[in-house]
Amino acid sequence: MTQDLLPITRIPRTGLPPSAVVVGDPARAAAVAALLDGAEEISYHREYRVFSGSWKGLPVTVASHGVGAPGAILLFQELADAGVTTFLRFGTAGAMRPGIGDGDLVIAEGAVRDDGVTQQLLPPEYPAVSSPEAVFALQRAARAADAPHHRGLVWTRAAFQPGLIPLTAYDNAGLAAIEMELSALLVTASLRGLVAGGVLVIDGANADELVDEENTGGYNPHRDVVAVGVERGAVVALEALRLLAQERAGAA
Ligand SMILES: O=P(O)(O)O[C@H]1O[C@H](CO)[C@@H](O)[C@H]1O
Ligand SMILES: O=c1cc[nH]c(=O)[nH]1
Repeated sequence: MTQDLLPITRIPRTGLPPSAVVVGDPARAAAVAALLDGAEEISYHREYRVFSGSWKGLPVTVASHGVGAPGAILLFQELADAGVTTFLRFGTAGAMRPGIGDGDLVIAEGAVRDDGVTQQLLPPEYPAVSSPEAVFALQRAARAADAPHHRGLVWTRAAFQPGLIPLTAYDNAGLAAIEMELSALLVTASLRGLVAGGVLVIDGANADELVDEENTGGYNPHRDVVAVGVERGAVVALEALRLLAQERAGAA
């Protein structure tokens, strides 16, 4: 029998574990999947690479969404169509506040919706908020892993290049980090009644004005300090999914 595949990502409509880690880079999806028991590649079409396996007994989906929210939201929507109910985005981001250093984790409490796609779905005043239980699970997991971490608001922004960021737009607003897809995930989750959150590894600062010389260099994801942060962050994201599943089972 031909498998029922979803139209854009070509993931199967049934059979995926409901707890998912989503990442930008297909290679990072493979690296996270390598931490799972019995990892299996389910599909790989365009930038959307999907694995399943288990983390300490919890069945988990790991999937890549590529760079940029308009493409990423297609994966979030199709994973939801396939029955995924809990999403944690595990990405990289630039630091926006002094004291947040390279390799540190930022746990998102919510995001500014400058993503370039959700404005076409909803008025801009609609908030992009993380599920509180996801924030707490990520925080518990980061503490347990002894991973340097911060909580705060994230600026999801479609234009990545330094020269294209209106840096004064959020002066004194206390934003913690900047990346490109999180608000699209949070809005999707709110619209569809899903649990979602995000944990981001700092890989520098993507504008000279944002560089805190003591803590971050300029944007450069290809450094050991970032690789170490990514290794820690992967465990934090998977462990947070397990805590969330435990909580769900306790509440049932
Ligand atoms: O490391 P990922 O998850 O891809 O996240 C960040 O890195 C990419 C930009 O280089 C964007 O996707 C941004 O959100
Ligand atoms: O959007 C992004 C992603 C990673 N690092 C940055 O500085 N900005």
